[in-house]
Order: sequence, then C-alpha cells, then structure tokens
Amino acid sequence: MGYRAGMISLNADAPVFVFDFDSTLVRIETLEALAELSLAAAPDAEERKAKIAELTEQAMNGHLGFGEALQQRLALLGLRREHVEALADRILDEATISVRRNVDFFERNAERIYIMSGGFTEVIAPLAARLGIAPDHVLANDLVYDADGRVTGVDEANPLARENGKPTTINSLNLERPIVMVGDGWNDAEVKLSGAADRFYAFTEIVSRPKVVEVADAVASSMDELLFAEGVSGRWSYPRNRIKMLLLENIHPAAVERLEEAGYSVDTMKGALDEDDLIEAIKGVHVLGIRSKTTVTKRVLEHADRLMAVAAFCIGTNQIDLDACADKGVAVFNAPFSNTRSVVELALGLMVVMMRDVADKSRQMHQGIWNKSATGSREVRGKTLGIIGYGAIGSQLSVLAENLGMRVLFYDLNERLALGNARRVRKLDDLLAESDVVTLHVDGRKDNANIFGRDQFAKMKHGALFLNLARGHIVDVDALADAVKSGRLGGAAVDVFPEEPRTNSDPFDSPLIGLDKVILTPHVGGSTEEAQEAIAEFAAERLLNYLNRGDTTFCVNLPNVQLADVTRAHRLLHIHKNQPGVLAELNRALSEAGLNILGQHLKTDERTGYVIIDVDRDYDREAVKALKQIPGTVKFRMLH
Ligand SMILES: NC(=O)c1ccc[n+]([C@@H]2O[C@H](COP(=O)([O-])OP(=O)(O)OC[C@H]3O[C@@H](n4cnc5c(N)ncnc54)[C@H](O)[C@@H]3O)[C@@H](O)[C@H]2O)c1
Ligand SMILES: O=C(O)[C@H](O)COP(=O)(O)O
Repeated sequence: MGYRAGMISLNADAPVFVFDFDSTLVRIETLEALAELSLAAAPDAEERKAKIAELTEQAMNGHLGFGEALQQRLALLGLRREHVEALADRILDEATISVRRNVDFFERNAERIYIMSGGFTEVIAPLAARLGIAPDHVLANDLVYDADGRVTGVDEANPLARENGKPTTINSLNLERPIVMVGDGWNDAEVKLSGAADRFYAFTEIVSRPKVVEVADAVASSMDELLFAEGVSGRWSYPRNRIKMLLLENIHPAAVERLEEAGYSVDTMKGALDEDDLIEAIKGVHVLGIRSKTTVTKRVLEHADRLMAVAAFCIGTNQIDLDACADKGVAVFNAPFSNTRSVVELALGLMVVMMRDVADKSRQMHQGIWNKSATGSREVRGKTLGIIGYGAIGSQLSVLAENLGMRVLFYDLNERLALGNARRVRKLDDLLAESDVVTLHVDGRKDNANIFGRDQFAKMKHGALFLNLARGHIVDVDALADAVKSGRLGGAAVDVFPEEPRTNSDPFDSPLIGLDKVILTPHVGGSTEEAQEAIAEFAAERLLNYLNRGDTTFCVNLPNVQLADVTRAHRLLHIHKNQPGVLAELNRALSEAGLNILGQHLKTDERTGYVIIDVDRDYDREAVKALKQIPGTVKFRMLH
C-alpha cells in the first residue's frame, strides 16, 4: 500500500491509544470478509452471510453480547485455515485510507499504541507489523484449529472471546493513564463507559453508528481528525477532512476520487451556478472547482470566507477574475493541455464535414431526400487553412492539418515557432484574404471580445469556411449569421457562444439556429472521455501539490514556485502584496520568533510576492502569528 513518510511523535505525557481493528484500522469487518471466502461455494451462502452481518450489527450496536455473537458467527462460517490465511494475505490492502496516510504516527509512537479486537490475531498481525506495532501490543482472539485445519472456535481463556472482553483486557494491562479508546462499535464504547479508558472517540470513517456516537466523547471521522483533536502533531497541520472542496459542472469523478483519497471533503454539483447562488454556495468552501460556465467575480470572492484555491478543470480561465483572486491570495490553476487534442480532432472533423456539406446532406436524408451530387463537395487536401491563435491548440492543429495535405498560415499576437511548413503572416487581413478555411484559437482574454466581426468576414474569400471553437465572445454572431445568409461564407462550425446555458436543462438560443451550412455543437470541443479524465487528474494534482506543500507550479495568477514535500521541518507560506520592505519585515519577525530557517524561497510578479520558509520544528508557535500582521500580508498558512 502507498504509505507515506512524515514526522509525528507524541510527547511523554501523551495518552496511550487503543485502536479497534474492524471498520477502524481496516475498512472491513473480519467475519464478513471471511464469510466471503469460506462460503464461496455454499448453496445457502447468501442466507448465512446475511445472518452473519445481522449478528455483527447486533453486537456492534450493543444488542447482543460479543462472545455470544462470535460463537454464533463462527458456527455459520465453516472456516478453514486457508480462508484465514487468504484474508491475512490481503489485509494491508484493506487498511483504512486515513490510517494509510498516518502510518508514521503508528510507527513513531508504537510503544503507546495497542490494537484491541474481537477479531483474530492472525489477520491483524500483518497490518500491525506494517504499522510498527509489536505483537504484544496486539490484543485479539486466537483461533483454534482441528487436525484437518478446520476452525473449531477461539481460545476461551482469552477475555476477548467473552462479554466485556475489551474493558477486562485493558484493565489487566495496568496501562498508564490517560487511555484513549478509538473504535466504531458498542464494545469500544463500553471500554470508556466501564471506566477502563478516559476518552472514547467514535471512529466514523467507515461506519457511523448513532448509538455509539451518542455516548462518545467525540467523533473522529478520520485519523487526521483524531490526531488533531488529541493535539497530536499529525501528518498535517490541519485535518484534511475539514478542508471543503466544491466541484461544479460535472467534473470527472477521477478528480473526486483523487481528492477524497488524499483526505479532503468533496461536494459535487452537475451544473454551473449563477453569481447569487455561487455567493451562497462558496461560504466555508476552501477550494472551488469549475469549468467554463461558472463566473468567479470579485463579488463572489468578497463572500468567499475560506477560499484558498480555484481550479478551472478546463483550459480557459477568462471566467475567473484572476487579479481579484490574487489580491485575496487565492491561487488559480487550470489544465492547459489535457483537452488540446480533443479540440484539434473536432476542428479537423468539422472542416472535412463542412467541405463535403455532410450536415445538410444528412438532414435531407432524414427527410427522405436523396441528393447524390459532387457539386460544392471538396477535399481538404490542397486547401489553405488560416489559424488565428497559434498556441497549444492552434499549433497542434497546424501539424495535423498539414498531414492531411493542407497549406497552413497562422496569425498570432506573439512570436510563435512555425511548425512544419506553416507560414506566419504578420497581418490578419493577409490570412483572411488567402484562406479557404479560417479557424479561431485565441484565448478568451477580455480584449479579444468581438475581434471577429463584419469587417473580418468581409475580408474572407468568397465561400470560405469559418470555425470558432475558442470562446463565444470573440465573434460577433449576428455578423456571422449575416455572412452565412448572404453566401459570403460557405459554411460555419461553432462550438462556443456568447451566452451558453448553465446546465443541460436550460434553453439555448442564438441567431445561428436554423441556418443552412451551419454546424452547431454545445461547447464540446474538449468534452471527450479521455480529456475529461486527464483534466481531472491534472487539475486535482495541481491542487494537492498546492494544498499539501505550497507548490504553485502551473498557477495562473501567483508566482510559480516548485517545491518538494515538507519533511523534518515546518513550512510557512506567506503571500503578500509586492511592495517594498515586506521581506525585510518578515525576516525580522522570523528572527524574533527564534526560528531556525532551513530553506527559503521568494518569487514575485508585478502584483504579488510568495515566500516559502522551511523552519526547524522547535519554535514559539505564538510568535509565528506575528507574520500575519506584517503590512502587505495577503495570506499566511503553515504546513507540517
Ligand atoms: N471548445 C472547447 O471546448 C475548448 C476546449 C479547450 C480550449 N478552448 C479554447 O481554445 C482557445 C485556445 O486554447 P489554447 O490552449 O490553444 O490557448 P493558448 O493560450 O495556448 O493559445 C492562444 C494563442 O492565441 C494567441 N492570441 C491571443 N489573442 C490573440 C489575438 N487577438 N490575435 C491573435 N492571436 C492571439 C496567443 O498569443 C496564444 O498564442 C482558448 O480560448 C480556450 O479557452 C475551447
Ligand atoms: O476552456 C476549455 O478547456 C474549454 O472551453 C472546455 O470547457 P468545458 O470544460 O466547460 O467544456
């Protein structure tokens, strides 16, 4: 399993922790998992499994004595040594996710940690070993086998085989106090209720039982939460499950999976939200995930009381007020390359389809009209393609179009390397005059609003084709509609619109609707399964790198700093206005706080400075708070 390293130690007067096993350290109930193995071929397997699960629930909720429930379940199981061995073999894979994240806590504090379970030593042993817990700190039942390897019962001398087994076992050990019991079941709660432990945490990451939660001193929905509540310096400075992420616009589940696996709390919504709804939804949210339809305005940001980062799970970031985000210290990320290929393929397909008039021919066929004719139907080979905006998409399109035999011209505001035989033109008008197909791939910056209108259409070749798969506001659609109607253009394919519906249930309207020779698609240039999954993975990774270690690589509005994981240090992250004197003040405050600096990075852009300081872990925590007061501070956080 992918366990991580870190530095988490308890101090001398820290409690002794006693952890339950099933549905706490592992996400399974041992007896139910064994039933899957031992009853695989039994004709009445389902009945028996249901009975076993029912007995487990009764015992875990305190409705049936544990010893009684264990005996009855073993009788139903028909268990053999090989079944037990098979489960022990895969038990590491069943470890609870937050336990995997905090393996260091176990390793470093093994002397003050016990695993106590009504389950079986043989199954627990491999995970205990992985967590560095010695065999004499594993308190569990021992199975008894007959000569043929059949399980005949458990060692009855062990108190864990009987009622009140857990309190009895703890008491017999005479452990130092305080003792903290952590588990999901009633028999764990009983340890505290009987006085054998000082505190009881209902562990709810796998299952939450109301009756157990009710009597618990506190609820721990993950190991991080437990360590935070106990004041133990955990894997992270703040429990990740308290960091709320809101992902809008049907972001691919791979992102949710990745972020949840890393311990964060993720909520999702299918559509985009309008400004007022977003203002409501963003309260308490630390990370917002969007696509092209959600506009993050200054007004929205004014209500974002916890926001640390925004991820655009797409290429475009024109829907986000990047400067306002920077002013609030909110980092913005996107996925600049993950759907490039999908857009390029669609653009090429649309060109071919338009050259052959496929859309209109197909519509006629659906009306029962057979119109076999070569008139007006052309190959793309040998035609001139004019690409406006030679960035990631434009340049890749250039290469593939040349491979289809097209001649490529491009126009870009910036210097761009011409790929293959593509030729850069200095004036847009030259490109318009020469191209048989004109395609737009500029970014969505505000200045690009309506850059393509009546004048530009008038300068295109008569009968040329036009594509816009970039952004809706770039083109004057009324002018486009007129250019098609007048026959100036031979056809148009449009994927993006100045006004787009926020959800699939909202209506769509445009002057282009119903026009012959016009192909309309609902902003799906980047909507392929491959692209959406790739975007999800890329953007989620950027977010995790930022949240977990302060790395701003690929951030589009803060200085980019690439950072390694924080090990053997605490990391201070200070975002400030780029104004004179901040760094000097910061270093003065650091020295007053008695901090030993292990490493420091500073990067600035014209608006913002970002300082990352790794320090020795011994320092005055209160004094560090002074860093927040330094004039010009925008955001300050700590990681360890
Ligand atoms: N339809 C979709 O689903 C979809 C999917 C992905 C991207 N997009 C959009 O496609 C566009 C291109 O994406 P990209 O990844 O290639 O962006 P990019 O930033 O890599 O490239 C944009 C290029 O346009 C140039 N440019 C900007 N304004 C210009 C102007 N007025 N005239 C000439 N050149 C100009 C820039 O210098 C840059 O080279 C963006 O608008 C993006 O939002 C749409
Ligand atoms: O910017 C982009 O990547 C595209 O416009 C795709 O946007 P979408 O994720 O909303 O489809």
